[in-house]
Amino acid sequence: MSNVHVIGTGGTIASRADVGGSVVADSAGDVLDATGLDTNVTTDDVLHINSFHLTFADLLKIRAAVAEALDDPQIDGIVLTHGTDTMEETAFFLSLFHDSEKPVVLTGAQRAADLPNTDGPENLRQAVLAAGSATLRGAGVVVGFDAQFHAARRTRKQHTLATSAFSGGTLIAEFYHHELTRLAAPVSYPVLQEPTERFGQLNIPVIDAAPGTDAALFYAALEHGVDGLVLQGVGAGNAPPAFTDAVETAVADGIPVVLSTRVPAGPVAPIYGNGGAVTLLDAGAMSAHQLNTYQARILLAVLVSHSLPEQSLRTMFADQTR
Ligand SMILES: NC(=O)C[C@H](N)C(=O)O
Repeated sequence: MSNVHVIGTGGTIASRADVGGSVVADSAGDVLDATGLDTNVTTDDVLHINSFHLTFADLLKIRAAVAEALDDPQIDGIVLTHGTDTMEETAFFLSLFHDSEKPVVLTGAQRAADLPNTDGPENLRQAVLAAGSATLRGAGVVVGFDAQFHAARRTRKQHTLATSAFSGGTLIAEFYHHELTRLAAPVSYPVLQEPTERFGQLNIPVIDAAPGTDAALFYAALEHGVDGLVLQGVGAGNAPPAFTDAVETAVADGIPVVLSTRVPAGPVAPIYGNGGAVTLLDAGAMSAHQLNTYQARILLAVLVSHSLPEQSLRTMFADQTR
């Protein structure tokens, strides 16, 4: 029988709603008890927070706990219980360093543990069964929710409240009735070196380009002192013309800039000049390509943590976004 290790971080799956606004209250062990599972499962709590409180330093703690479990020969698969709001960042972050046949399944809930229709126990039950099953070997880091297991890369929360909350990444496996069926392999990318401690202190804001925005906030961020910037454009990665000079200024100052799009599907593509992606990429921005804004930001932060020469950072960023 396989052994699964559940690492708790908090989130709605561990929250109680009866206290005036849902707050984290339960341990991973409490959440596991509610599944009624009778298998070889160990638990540990690394954090006890909603995922909208997560810091980069917390991501380092989560990675350390996952890496320790991956190294443990007694453990066959890992489940991470996590808030859904930023699950896509943590899942992608973990996937960048994942170099193991053991799967890591992130799961959570949209409805608190004390609500009669909570979805947490069933999500966790399925995540544990999947993490311990041969079907998910070699699947990498996946987000397991509502019977579906999506590759971390490009998965995003797509509904604020629905119990089927995630879409976007490759659908790797799915429970049909009670059987887990493998549907695909994750696309593989170069495994990155672990982030340095510097990662925990990085400040990398997202600046939005939209009708009526100018580049004032972008310049204010540079003035404030940042380690990188993500410019979220419209369409295929376009922005009002003032952003072109702003990108040039940042890059000349050694601040890396990533250009992403607010559109949920499709890549950043150099089609338009005069402030469009052609101009912004020429000005020195790096294309997020098909990575969403927030996963592109995590990738940028990991690379910045290594204090790489500019050209190496650009090459490694491009290698991860093809
Ligand atoms: N459904 C959830 O888990 C959302 C919660 N606000 C969190 O991210 O911690």
